[in-house]
Parts: sequence; C-alpha cells; structure tokens
Amino acid sequence: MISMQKVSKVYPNGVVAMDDLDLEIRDGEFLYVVGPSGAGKSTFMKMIYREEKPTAGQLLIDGLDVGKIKDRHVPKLRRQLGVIFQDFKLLPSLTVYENVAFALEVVGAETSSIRKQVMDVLNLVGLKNKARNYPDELSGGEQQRVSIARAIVNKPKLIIADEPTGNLDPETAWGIMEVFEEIHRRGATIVMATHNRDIVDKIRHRVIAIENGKVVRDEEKGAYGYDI
Ligand SMILES: Nc1ncnc2c1ncn2[C@@H]1O[C@H](COP(=O)(O)OP(=O)(O)OP(=O)(O)O)[C@@H](O)[C@H]1O
Repeated sequence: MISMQKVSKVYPNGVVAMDDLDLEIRDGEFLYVVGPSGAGKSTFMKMIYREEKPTAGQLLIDGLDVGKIKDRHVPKLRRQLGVIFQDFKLLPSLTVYENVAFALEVVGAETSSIRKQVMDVLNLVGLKNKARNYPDELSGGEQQRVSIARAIVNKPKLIIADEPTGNLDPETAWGIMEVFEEIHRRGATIVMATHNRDIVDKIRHRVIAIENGKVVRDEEKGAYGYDI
C-alpha cells in the first residue's frame, strides 16, 4: 500500500524532519506511529497525504509516486485517502449530515445515493440521531465521530489519523478506537500517530517509533514504549 525508499524531508529553515526513511506498510495493516514531540510524526503523515513533499527519496502509494504528482492531481489522491485530525476540522455552519454529505458532493457523487451513504456511515459511528445537529451542539467525541464519518464516507482504502484522540478524555478515546477497529476489520489500512500509551498498549498493532526523523523501532503488536 505504502512504500517509502530513502525518504527525507528538510524544511526550508534547515530542520531535518525525516531522515532517509525506508518503510513498507502493507494492505490492511494498522500502524501506530509513536515518538517524542517534534520527532517527525506529523511530517511523516503529511507526506502521505501530500501536504508536504519529500525533499529526497520516493514515497509510493499503490505504486503512485506521491512526491512527484502535479499539484492539480493532489485532490484526486486525497479522495482516495481519509484524513482525520486532532482538532476535527468540521465546517461549523453545516449540520452533521451536511458535513459528511459535503465530502461526497465534492467528488460528484449521485445525489440519489448520497443520503443512504451518509446515513449508513453515521450509523456506523453511532450518530444517526445527531444528523440535524451543528458541530457546536456536539461533545468532542461526537465531533470526532463526525470527522471520521466524513473521512470514510468515500470508502477509502487508506485512513491517515494524526492524534485523533489527542483532544478527548480517556473514555471517549476508547469509543473512538472502537470505530477505528471496526473500519480496520472492514479492510481499511490505518496509519495513526498517537501519544496515547494506554491505547497502544491495549489494542495491539504494529508500532513504529520515530525519533529525530528516523524509525528507531518497528514491532508487530508492539507497545508504546515511552514513559511520557
Ligand atoms: N513547516 C515547518 N517548517 C519548519 N520546520 C517544521 C515545520 N513543521 C515541522 N517542523 C519541524 O520539524 C520537526 C518535526 O516536526 P513534526 O511536527 O513532524 O513532529 P511531531 O513528531 O509530529 O511532533 P508532535 O508530537 O509535537 O506533534 C520539528 O523539529 C518541527 O519543529
């Protein structure tokens, strides 16, 4: 699914955020990305959804060289990915239903199929009864469920989540993880950067630890491995 060969990222100010990274992520895998603050986790994620380009090396998604595609082709790439952030990034003036439907409208989905797809995905994240609410009428956990619904409504094979439980209390975070587990069971590949030790230690998946832009640990069913 994702293949990185000697990928480096040097920001214009000279910071080396990713240093000669080689990594393979297989179809259907669930990968946690852990590491100290400033280690390069977000940079790693941003290169996958082409918010940032590698300054050297090759990053392939299903054979497509993401660093080399033209800017005008980036929207096409993004439609094949579901991206979820710590701060939800919902549109405040749209209802829950409209926030999710919007993701289908922008890709030109048939109006007749939109309603069913949106309601199906709201059902999956447990928010069918909140379809008419606005984001500011929801709890943090509910808002994150909406952002997950929006990310998966196009049925992407690859989900990129950058600290999706970072703003949530522990109990709510577990609920969000149940949603990710279900998406994973349905076949999606999930790459999740997280500082949540309890979750990584309890729901075991492959773990890579990044420090100073390098992968310093790569374990199947690994542990969080840091004290903070
Ligand atoms: N746009 C940018 N321009 C210059 N330097 C940047 C930029 N974005 C990140 N950096 C630097 O690159 C390094 C890696 O940052 P990154 O955000 O990838 O770390 P992180 O592991 O996600 O950290 P955190 O856990 O705090 O979110 C840091 O030294 C950071 O200051």
